[in-house]
Amino acid sequence: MAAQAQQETAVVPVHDSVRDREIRVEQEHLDRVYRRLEEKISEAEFLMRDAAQRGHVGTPGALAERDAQVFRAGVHLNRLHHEYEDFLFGRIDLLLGKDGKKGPDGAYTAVEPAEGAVRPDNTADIAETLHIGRIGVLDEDYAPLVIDWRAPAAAPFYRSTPVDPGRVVRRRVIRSKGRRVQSVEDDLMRPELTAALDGRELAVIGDGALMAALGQARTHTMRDIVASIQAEQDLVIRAPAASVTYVEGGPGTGKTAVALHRAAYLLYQDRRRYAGGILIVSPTPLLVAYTEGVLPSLGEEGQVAIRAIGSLVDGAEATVYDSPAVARIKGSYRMLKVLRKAARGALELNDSPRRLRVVAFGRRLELEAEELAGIRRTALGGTAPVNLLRPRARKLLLDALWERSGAGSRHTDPELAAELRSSFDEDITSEDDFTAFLGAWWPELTPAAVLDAMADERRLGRWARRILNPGEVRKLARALQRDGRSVHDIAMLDELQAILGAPARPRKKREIDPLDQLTGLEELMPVREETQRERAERLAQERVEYAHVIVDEAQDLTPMQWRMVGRRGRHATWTIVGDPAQSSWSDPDEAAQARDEALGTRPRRRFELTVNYRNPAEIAGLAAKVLALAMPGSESPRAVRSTGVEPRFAVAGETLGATVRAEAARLLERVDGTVGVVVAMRRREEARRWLDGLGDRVVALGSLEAKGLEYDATVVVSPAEIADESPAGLRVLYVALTRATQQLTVVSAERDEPDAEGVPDLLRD
Ligand SMILES: Nc1ncnc2c1ncn2[C@@H]1O[C@H](COP(=O)(O)OP(=O)(O)OP(=O)(O)O)[C@@H](O)[C@H]1O
Repeated sequence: MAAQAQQETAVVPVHDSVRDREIRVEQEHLDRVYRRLEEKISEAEFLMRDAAQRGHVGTPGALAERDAQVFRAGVHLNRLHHEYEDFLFGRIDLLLGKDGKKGPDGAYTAVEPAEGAVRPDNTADIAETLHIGRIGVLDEDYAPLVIDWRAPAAAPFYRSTPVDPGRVVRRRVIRSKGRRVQSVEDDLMRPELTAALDGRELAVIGDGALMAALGQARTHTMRDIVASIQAEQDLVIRAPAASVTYVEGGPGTGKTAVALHRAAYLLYQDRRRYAGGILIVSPTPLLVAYTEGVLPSLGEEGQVAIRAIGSLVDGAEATVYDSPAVARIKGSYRMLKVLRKAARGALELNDSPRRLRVVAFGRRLELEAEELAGIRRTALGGTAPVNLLRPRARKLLLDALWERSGAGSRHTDPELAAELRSSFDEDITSEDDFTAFLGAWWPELTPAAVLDAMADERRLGRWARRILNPGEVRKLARALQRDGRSVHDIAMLDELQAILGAPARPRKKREIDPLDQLTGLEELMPVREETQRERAERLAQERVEYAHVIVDEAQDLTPMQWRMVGRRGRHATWTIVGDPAQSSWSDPDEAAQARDEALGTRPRRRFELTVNYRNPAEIAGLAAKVLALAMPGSESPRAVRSTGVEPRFAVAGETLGATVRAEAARLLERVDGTVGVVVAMRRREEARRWLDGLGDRVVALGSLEAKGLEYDATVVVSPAEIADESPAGLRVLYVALTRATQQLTVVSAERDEPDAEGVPDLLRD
């Protein structure tokens, strides 16, 4: 409701001279800001030089102070350089506030206008004007020249609506290129008022920044929405971090955008706390690449790792896809039981020794297969990680050998008996045969080795008895025989890592690195030299757990994936964004249970996003038909704009490829940005060939790869084929139909049963 109201703000036509004047006013302010920034940069550089000189002083106190200075100045410099381009984007003009208190950013904190701020004849004076930007800048007297978008004082820029305007009279979005202001767009929050600033009536220019942003052509990377965040989105971004923030919303409601802005906001709010790292889990590497630039544009990168769900385990990367049937087996809870059995069973693969022979106190001692199996069973009792049980198994073996030797009965004196036992143990354990036996009988298992062992159908059949049926065992074993890992294998590897545990190693004494002393410099270097991707990778390698975990497209996580992600946030706070109607997982209830287990009993705070910013009404209307089939009764988000261009329906002639190619080429002529061609997963490779030579504005995608992405125009190829591909096919089709910002073409094949107009059966009323 609030968002809707925001669209309907009053706009008054203005003369060009007024527009020019307003642009000039903003230009003057921007010039002031840049002058101040240059001063700050010189200050930071001076501090760096000064600190470097102080290094020569040599006392420990001076060194520590130098390091602190270098660090602060370096971070500051880094941010200034980073934000230098296009960072001032907004302004609000405010009535006098209810109280006269200033916040830490130098702006007045009151949200509501003071009594009498509006005179009985509906005239008022603007008491305060705030400029909003990507970082805060104070002038020499500590008055705010620019307020950081995440500061409390900036919240009214996003929250104010004509229904609930608070102190805001006019909200302005400023667009600049380099140091030049290009345009301004205003929304009037109190159209009933005649407000004056410095004695002159407020001018209102443009037809709203949101529409301008939405109409822009799309590229292969996502842009930030910092200048046009809407009120319902702002509530999510600034929601307190405690426990679990749960956000649902249909396609295009800004869930991904909100998740990224929330990460930047949380870091601003409590940098110390989130120094523990924020993990953003994304469904595909394509979406990671698409969103990667957003956080740096918001001034944040170092503390945030954006990882695809198939890249969460170091040293493994998902490169192949599973069929829906195999994915269903690998992702379900049942897999947990199979893995537990496999991890224990893998101890006795073919080459496991069946007899132990040693010599102790000059006597030959033997343990036979059956005794060894009994010892293994005892050692494995309970749920402790398998690799950590080796010392216990070793101890049980020695006990059995001791028993066999009969030496225990030779002494009644406990002290002597203990001494004898200890030299017995030493005698055996120093034997190479014993060490070799232990290595082969209780090998150190790796997750990859266990997973590979599961590719043997007979063996897997044993481990999965009464958990999977023989057909499932066959399918799973075959899938595991392929080269390459799938996204579901990654969750299995992670689970196996937890089941096996890291093998016990003697602790290595940490050597003191003289460079460790230079904390300031050490932390500074990575900030300057690493790319976002390298930094995220380093973060992921260094960290096992994070302070905050954000899960995007959460509806798609399987139970096994929830377990994997859960292990990375055992002590974290969470933000979870998703849309059940877009879920490609066939058993949502099981996944919901796994999600609840991962999140534990932490309290949830729920939000809903209701406005579709991506699709024009014409496309959203068509997609709603599939939603009604996929999830009867659920509501589509409301589209904010309409283009007047209805979706187009084409029917494939002799060859599907030729029709698709022709339709893609047609769309390339009609839009400036990107065109996405979405096909059933099994046609991905083929579709790439269809589009050969059409240039890099057009891409072919399997239906599951289209998650979260968007294009100016899309071609959706054979809805029936996409829908029939998996039990969740209709929901996957819904995703495919909601990717376009401007135009959509649906190509039908025979199985789509198109009518005379080419409309496929699934998309008819
Ligand atoms: N307040 C806003 N101002 C400008 N653009 C916006 C705003 N909110 C969302 N958008 C744009 O709308 C599009 C959809 O946003 P986003 O991808 O975050 O939606 P989503 O809810 O994650 O969609 P899906 O569920 O389909 O993946 C993006 O291009 C985003 O930049």
